[in-house]
Amino acid sequence: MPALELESVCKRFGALSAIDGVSFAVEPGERVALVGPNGAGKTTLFNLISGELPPDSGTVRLGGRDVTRHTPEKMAREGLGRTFQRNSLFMESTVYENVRLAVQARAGVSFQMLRPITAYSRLGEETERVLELVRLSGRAGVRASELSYGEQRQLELGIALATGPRVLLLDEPTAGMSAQETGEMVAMLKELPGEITLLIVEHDMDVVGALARRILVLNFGRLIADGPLEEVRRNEEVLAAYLGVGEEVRDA
Ligand SMILES: Nc1ncnc2c1ncn2[C@@H]1O[C@H](COP(=O)(O)OP(=O)(O)OP(=O)(O)O)[C@@H](O)[C@H]1O
Repeated sequence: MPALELESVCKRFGALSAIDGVSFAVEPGERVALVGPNGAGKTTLFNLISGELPPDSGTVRLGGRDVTRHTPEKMAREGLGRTFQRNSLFMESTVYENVRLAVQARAGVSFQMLRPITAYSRLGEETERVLELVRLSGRAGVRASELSYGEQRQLELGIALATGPRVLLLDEPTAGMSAQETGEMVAMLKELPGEITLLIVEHDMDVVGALARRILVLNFGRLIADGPLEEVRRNEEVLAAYLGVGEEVRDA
């Protein structure tokens, strides 16, 4: 059963068809990149999957369950996590506190059955586990505002992971990063637990190639290609969509 499945999903903004009959399925543990020229509809599609926006028509399924029009909170409880391009950190809190708060938000539901003292140590353990995943254990006591830009993005990933997602949507995880920071983020994403399904919006084709074997290409709200990077790069429609917008796909 697919971890995530979209069937004929549509979203209009007035006269504009921002997402126009998009269908695809992602298997558990698969890592898929979502690419497309500016304005193609990538962010809108993420918003439709995560419950930020309701689709006009079509179905979204998570692990086989129909989750169409669920709120973002409900989607998170169903195992959908996401990162945003905008900053979502508590800047005056430490790295540890930021992750712990996110762990606690989930714990409110899933740790309810435990004795308080057990729940307390579980929270600590889970926070440490997430900090290790995003390689910030050594920075736990540092305020978020004092982190480098790359580290702030790592912390945002940690906050998304703290909700225990089975499917994680990553919105341009390396945007604005230096080459070194990008390398570190890619290495970190590659080492995430294999059972987490990743859907990644990314412009950098080196990053796409490093993280995903399968690429979905959106253009004017339609899925115009779905396949391995080598195959998608040769697709005429994909090349045409990218002409004048850059040579990313062709040069990758
Ligand atoms: N809330 C909204 N109201 C009206 N139009 C919108 C809204 N959100 C997005 N759009 C339009 O929908 C289209 C798709 O936008 P979207 O942001 O999803 O594209 P994108 O592929 O994420 O682009 P980028 O790579 O620039 O982030 C664009 O034409 C955009 O102007």
